[in-house]
Amino acid sequence: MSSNSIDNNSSIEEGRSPVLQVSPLGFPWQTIDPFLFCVYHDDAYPKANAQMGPEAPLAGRQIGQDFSRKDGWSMYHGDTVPGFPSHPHRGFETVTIVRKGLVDHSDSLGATARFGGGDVQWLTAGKGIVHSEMFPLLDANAPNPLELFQIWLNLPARSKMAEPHFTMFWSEAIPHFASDDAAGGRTEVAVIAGRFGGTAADGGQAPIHPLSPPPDSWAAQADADVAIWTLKMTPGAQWTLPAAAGEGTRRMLYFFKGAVATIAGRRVEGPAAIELRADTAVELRNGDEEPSEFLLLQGRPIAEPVAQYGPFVMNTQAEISQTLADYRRTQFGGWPWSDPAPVHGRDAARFARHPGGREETPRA
Ligand SMILES: O=C(Oc1cc(O)cc(O)c1C(=O)O)c1ccc(O)c(O)c1
Repeated sequence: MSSNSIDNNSSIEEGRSPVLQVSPLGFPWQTIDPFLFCVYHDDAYPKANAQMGPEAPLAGRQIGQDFSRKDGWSMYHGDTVPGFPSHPHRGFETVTIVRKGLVDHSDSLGATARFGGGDVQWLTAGKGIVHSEMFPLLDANAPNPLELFQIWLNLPARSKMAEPHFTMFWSEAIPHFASDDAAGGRTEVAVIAGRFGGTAADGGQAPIHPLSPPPDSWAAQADADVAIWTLKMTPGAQWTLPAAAGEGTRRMLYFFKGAVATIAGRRVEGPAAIELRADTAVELRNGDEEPSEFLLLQGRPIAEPVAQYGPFVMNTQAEISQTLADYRRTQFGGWPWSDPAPVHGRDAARFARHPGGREETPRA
């Protein structure tokens, strides 16, 4: 069968399939309101050098702007350590899910953090923040793989000028659940945001209570129906994605690892972005050959005009002009660090130092 074609042997009724659209994954990935942006970094960094960068020549890359994936990795805007040195944001939130490797964060609020291994940073830029996100390589004797999602979640007009807010969700505290099917297949779900379980529609699943999103987030409003889940399915596993709660909710399922899956009876080859009807439960069946992984982004659209200029997302062009003037004048509080691309040493321990100095480490 050709790539991502409809399986004519399936029992789905013409026009009634919950699969609304299947498209190839671009870079960045296409998103639906309330999400603005989603990028997946999957970098096979080599051994580390003494500066916590790649032990490899950087010739042939456009340093400062290297998205080449040459040899399976990019430097992005970093010149020694890969990553994104200091840059501003206004008007939305970043949600950074780090699956492999480490991110060293520093920001204009005075916060710093090192996170990875399933940790999530949820940062409300609100009225303005400057931050850096560097990817230090610590292992001088072995490859240093990095895998992360950076998701931009829009803020409604009333919250665009909210106070910035820094939140860490350590992987140990993120609710995970597993579902085993009758044939021994297993589906594991990490619930970064969005309730699940506790209703008749959830197939007997006990309620899962997610961690609280930042106070001004669209996700903090229960009727916004925001869900951010990652799913891992063993070969041949079957699982029913429950219907969303809200009317008007939209959802995109990103099939980012694995060869093939059947989604509501439709054969889909990965990688693909699959827009699903949110008011219907959807049967997922992984192919028999390989494990597969998915990211689900779901929410009720904010449904307001979007005016974007790079890292600034407002509702009107006049607000963008005001943002550029504000940033020129105030630098959103200024950069309190001596280096635009700070890294936090060779000790691999994860930590967060909040604005004001409160220290936090993951609880086992
Ligand atoms: O990779 C892109 O953006 C980013 C990814 C991150 O992990 C952190 C960031 O701060 C950014 C960013 O601010 O740009 C990216 C990729 C492709 C593209 O067209 C972009 O505009 C950004």
